[in-house]
Amino acid sequence: MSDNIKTQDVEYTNEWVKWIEEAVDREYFKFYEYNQFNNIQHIGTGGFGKVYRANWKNSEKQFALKSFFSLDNITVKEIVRELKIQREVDFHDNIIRCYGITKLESDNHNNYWLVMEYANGGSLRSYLNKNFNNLSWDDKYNMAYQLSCAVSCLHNEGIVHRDLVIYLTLFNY
Ligand SMILES: Nc1ncnc2c1ncn2[C@@H]1O[C@H](COP(=O)(O)OP(=O)(O)OP(=O)(O)O)[C@@H](O)[C@H]1O
Repeated sequence: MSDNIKTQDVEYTNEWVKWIEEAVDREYFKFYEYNQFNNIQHIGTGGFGKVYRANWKNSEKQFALKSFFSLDNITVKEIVRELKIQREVDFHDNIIRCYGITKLESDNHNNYWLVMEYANGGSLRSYLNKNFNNLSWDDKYNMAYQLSCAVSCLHNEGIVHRDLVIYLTLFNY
């Protein structure tokens, strides 16, 4: 029984890995050579992995690199889910852009990382912690409006965010 489940898991993982490799081959996403990134620094950790800031080649341009703890079935599915969502909402100014994908190769496995726009202002929470008392109602209105536009864009594409606590924070500090 347990062998059976393991075999299925491997098959599913291969299916999603294949999806990523085909998308890269067909140039649906830009592929970034991992070894061309430099100055890689850890900036945060989420439920699925760590996030790093890095420079690309010799440019000043900074990217956020989103790594994943392991390349198991659930994680690869999460990568594909995120790539698909990003592709749907790529046009919106208030949503972080996904530029492509990179691959970290190691002895016994490959791991795909997302290459994303780097938000250099920190999180909205830390921004509010520092600046809330100096914000006018116009500032708050503008932020709430931009958040609403982003959420509305997601909803128009049939996507639910599921983690919008910060919304309430904006008005209840
Ligand atoms: N594009 C980015 N630019 C700058 N910092 C980022 C970027 N993406 C993520 N971070 C930082 O890394 C942290 C972890 O981000 P990540 O997207 O992995 O997880 P999360 O959205 O916080 O949680 P979850 O994994 O549950 O979705 C964030 O809280 C943020 O501080």
